[in-house]
Amino acid sequence: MSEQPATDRHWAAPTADGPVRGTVSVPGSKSVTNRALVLAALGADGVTRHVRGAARSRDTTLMAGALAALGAGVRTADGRAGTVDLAITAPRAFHGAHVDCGLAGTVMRFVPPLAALADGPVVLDGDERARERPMGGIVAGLRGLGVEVSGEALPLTVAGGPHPRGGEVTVDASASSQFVSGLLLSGARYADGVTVVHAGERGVPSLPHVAMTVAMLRSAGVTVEEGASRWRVAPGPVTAPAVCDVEPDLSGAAVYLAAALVTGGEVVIAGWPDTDLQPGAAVRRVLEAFGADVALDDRGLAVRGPGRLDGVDVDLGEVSELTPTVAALAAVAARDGATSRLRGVAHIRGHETDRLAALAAELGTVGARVTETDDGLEIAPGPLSAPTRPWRAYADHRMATAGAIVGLVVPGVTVDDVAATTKTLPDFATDWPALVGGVGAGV
Ligand SMILES: O=C(O)C1=C[C@@H](OP(=O)(O)O)[C@@H](O)[C@H](O)C1
Ligand SMILES: C=C(OP(=O)(O)O)C(=O)O
Repeated sequence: MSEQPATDRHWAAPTADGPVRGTVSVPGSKSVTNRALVLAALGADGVTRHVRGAARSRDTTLMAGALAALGAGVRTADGRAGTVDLAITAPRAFHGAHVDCGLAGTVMRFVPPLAALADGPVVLDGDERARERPMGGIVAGLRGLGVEVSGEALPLTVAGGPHPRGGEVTVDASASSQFVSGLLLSGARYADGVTVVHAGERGVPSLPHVAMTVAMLRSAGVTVEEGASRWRVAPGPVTAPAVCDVEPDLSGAAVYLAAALVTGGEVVIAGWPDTDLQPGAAVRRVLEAFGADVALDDRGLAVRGPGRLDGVDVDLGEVSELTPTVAALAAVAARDGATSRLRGVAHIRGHETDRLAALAAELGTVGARVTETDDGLEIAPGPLSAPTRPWRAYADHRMATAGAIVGLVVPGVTVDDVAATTKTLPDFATDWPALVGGVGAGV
């Protein structure tokens, strides 16, 4: 198992002493970065592609490390505003290797299908919790495509050898859209290409993340056909653009925007893209549902919080990674007397932690009345109060940032592991106090 970030880093979340106002630049999206890195590594022998503006985060570092272990050339240089520029040179052949997935869903689901192209066995493992995260769709999918895999979850061994034949495979992707994305990303390099059909009791969650995969494959010259619960990638070369400028991480940005909502301030996210490549773009309508005023202007996305938050009744199935942030906002709305219902996210019990259980437990420590449902959370009106114990992050970046949001309006919140935020937002522990001011920040 891999070394995990230290967990003994209690951090006093700053309380806001007034409306939070400021402009924030967030680093590049891990979802875009890790797709761009994989597509670059799948290119023609010796050709280098540049991925610019990536976060110096744990998930992107793990992906770069995985590709380097498999034989790709990886060079890292300082990029703009604390980001990194990565130059990836596609190898002639991938080699057997040991791959550390950490806790990154994108690494554990995107790398095995690429590892099947290697000329030797590839062993994949990760953090303790990573061994519990669902892998069934990737394992069954690869076996159906003619790849030998030992293990049903991490640690896994993908046997290298002759190039996999590919073809059509039916998988249950109701636990994660990353099963579909992972199989599609490397599919053009399989002899017959890859067709993925989803069949399961529930639909594929986080579907806009599959749309991101399809869009990025197409921009790498790969032919992709889409039907109802069916995707086909034709065999052929992968020619990613010479330079990929990674958009700011919009799900990470949502955390900073939440500061405007809970304090009645205004936060601007610089460089907000005018594409809908990232599912996190949908945060705009969620924030509006809470009563925020949202506008895209020449400064970026500007969000003004109302005096009191409305309750929301939202299906977050397409943007499930926003759930911890939305739950924190809902708890603040509940303090102001509003009820909220978050639906459509049963599968997030398999995210970095069981997020439904974790949110109910941690919001409960500040007095919020949260009930877990089959597919989400209900948050009933009630006051918030000083916590009875430190806020647990469960090694989950979004649980740590949810604690920070609540801490703006509830004095005395201490996050037990702020280092968890480095999964996607490497500078959160300093950027957040710099934005929100207030009192009490510090490790
Ligand atoms: O492909 C991706 O980059 C992601 C897909 C989603 O996973 P799930 O479908 O497991 O929710 C999302 O929640 C995760 O944060 C990133
Ligand atoms: C679910 C998430 O990550 P992962 O890519 O590890 O699944 C997330 O970032 O919220």
